[in-house]
Amino acid sequence: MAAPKVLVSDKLSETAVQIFRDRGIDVDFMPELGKDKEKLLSIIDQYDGLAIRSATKATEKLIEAAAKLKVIGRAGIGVDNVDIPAASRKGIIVMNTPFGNSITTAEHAIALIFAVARELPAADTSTRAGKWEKSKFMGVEITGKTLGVIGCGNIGAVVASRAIGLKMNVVAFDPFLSEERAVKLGVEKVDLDTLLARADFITLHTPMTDKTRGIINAAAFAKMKTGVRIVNCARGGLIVEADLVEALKSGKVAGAGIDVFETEPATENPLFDMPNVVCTPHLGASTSEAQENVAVQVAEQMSDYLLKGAVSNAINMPSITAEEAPVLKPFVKLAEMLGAFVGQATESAIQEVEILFDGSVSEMNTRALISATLAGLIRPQVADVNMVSAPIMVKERGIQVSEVKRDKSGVFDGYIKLTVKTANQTRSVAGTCFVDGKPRFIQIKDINLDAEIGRHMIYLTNKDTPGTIGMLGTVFGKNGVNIANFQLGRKDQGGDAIALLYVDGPVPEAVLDEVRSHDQITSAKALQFDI
Ligand SMILES: NC(=O)c1ccc[n+]([C@@H]2O[C@H](COP(=O)([O-])OP(=O)(O)OC[C@H]3O[C@@H](n4cnc5c(N)ncnc54)[C@H](O)[C@@H]3O)[C@@H](O)[C@H]2O)c1
Ligand SMILES: O=C(O)CC[C@@H](O)C(=O)O
Repeated sequence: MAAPKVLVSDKLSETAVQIFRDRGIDVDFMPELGKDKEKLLSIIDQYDGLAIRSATKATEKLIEAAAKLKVIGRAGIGVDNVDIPAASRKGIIVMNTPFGNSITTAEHAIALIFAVARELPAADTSTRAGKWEKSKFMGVEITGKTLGVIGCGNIGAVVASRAIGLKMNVVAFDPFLSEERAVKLGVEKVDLDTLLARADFITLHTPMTDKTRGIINAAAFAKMKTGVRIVNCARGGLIVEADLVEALKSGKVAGAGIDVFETEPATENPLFDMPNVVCTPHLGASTSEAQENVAVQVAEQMSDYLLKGAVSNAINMPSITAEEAPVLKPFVKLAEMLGAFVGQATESAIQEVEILFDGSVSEMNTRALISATLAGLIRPQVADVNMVSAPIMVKERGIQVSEVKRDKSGVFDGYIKLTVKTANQTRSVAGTCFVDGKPRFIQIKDINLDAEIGRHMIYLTNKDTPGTIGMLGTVFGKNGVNIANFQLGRKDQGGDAIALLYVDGPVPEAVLDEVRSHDQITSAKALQFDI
């Protein structure tokens, strides 16, 4: 198999390139390409992986053109430069490196707090100009002041701990921050209005979402103390820049430290003309330590995925560690087969899906197994679905998915049972993997059997009457269909029965019609599995 090929299209530490090479991955290092949309678009179809920082915009158009792409790795935290829904629909995993630059970014926020408290850049410029304006630059202490942290996740928490070390009081607004964690961090959890009213300094550390876009606007400024200082090292657009300019002009805001802008690169911006606004060009993550961390992490994560199927820090797919990947692999295959069985056997619209994990399988990574089951289930309708895109596609189709876990309940160490409801019927199939790692069907329609899974299979429902096996043997034999394995099962003697045949090649529809023409056959369907 050819080595996977990765494109690094932004300025990543070259350690990342070396890691890809050491792992046997073909890598093209083109750090300026992120800025050249057209060129990137013209070559992206050659790559299995794309490693980026923030300059590359992984838009829907780029993703559509990325015929082979399996993974986008963001060496950093914010993935707002990647169209995640488009990537997910195309089955591309998007990973980030959630911790590698947190300390560095938190330190930048603290640096900006000091810079605006003491007007350091302006004082520096004035001093170099020989002005010695001692009385002009009267600053404020931060000791004893209240810092309002909006978004108290990884970076917000580091900022809070540094600020507490600097003897500030910290209040935090974060809907997902538990009281317990707030106590542990030594911060007071408050609502947004309380934070705005009490803070002397405000620092932003939320992702950019529909809820956080413009969270600091004219209405928010109106609720703040006069003379508040504000720092943004998260994303431009969290603060409405025009409203900040007005708040600075009116004196409501005494200073602002801005690392991120509504439009980047920010080569011109009304904030540049305001006094006591300290600007940096999205430098939050720019230390050698952080860049080394995120580059190493992204290269290792992407390599692990491309070479071993291990998934870590993916935004759109459950994690699978390198250790669990080999154990999980046969069960992922099994889950896909169960989905594929029902997906091919079911012709009407699926309304509900229940996936039951029994015994040892219930202790595995069931989120990954659910994704695999759903991929198999809808593949007959959507050919290029995979574990990343399946949950979204199933949701888009309004199918309800539920998961049940239970202790070992039968003779098998563990198994998976898939039950699917349509408007007219409920269909179920269960399977397990033996020590040889091969998936097997162990139950269909609550009828027990033990069926090896082959590439081509025929699924029959019939009446349990004498002569059925002979008839099938005759029809398939005279049509040159060789049967590798034949499994039968029935509910009661003379009642409903099923047969699952593993055959050596595709079975023409005409042959199935001949089978269907016999009275004891209720249905006959050719199934295909990706073995
Ligand atoms: N300037 C830079 O170079 C730089 C570097 C790294 C990260 N960042 C930005 O910083 C952001 C935060 O990074 P992180 O690692 O701390 O992320 P994180 O996910 O650990 O923390 C984000 C926090 O924001 C909270 N949050 C989400 N929605 C909220 C809302 N509506 N109101 C208040 N809080 C909300 C979350 O609950 C979470 O705790 C990133 O999304 C990224 O955009 C910027
Ligand atoms: O890559 C960078 O320099 C910025 C990264 C930063 O914005 C992030 O979200 O991690």
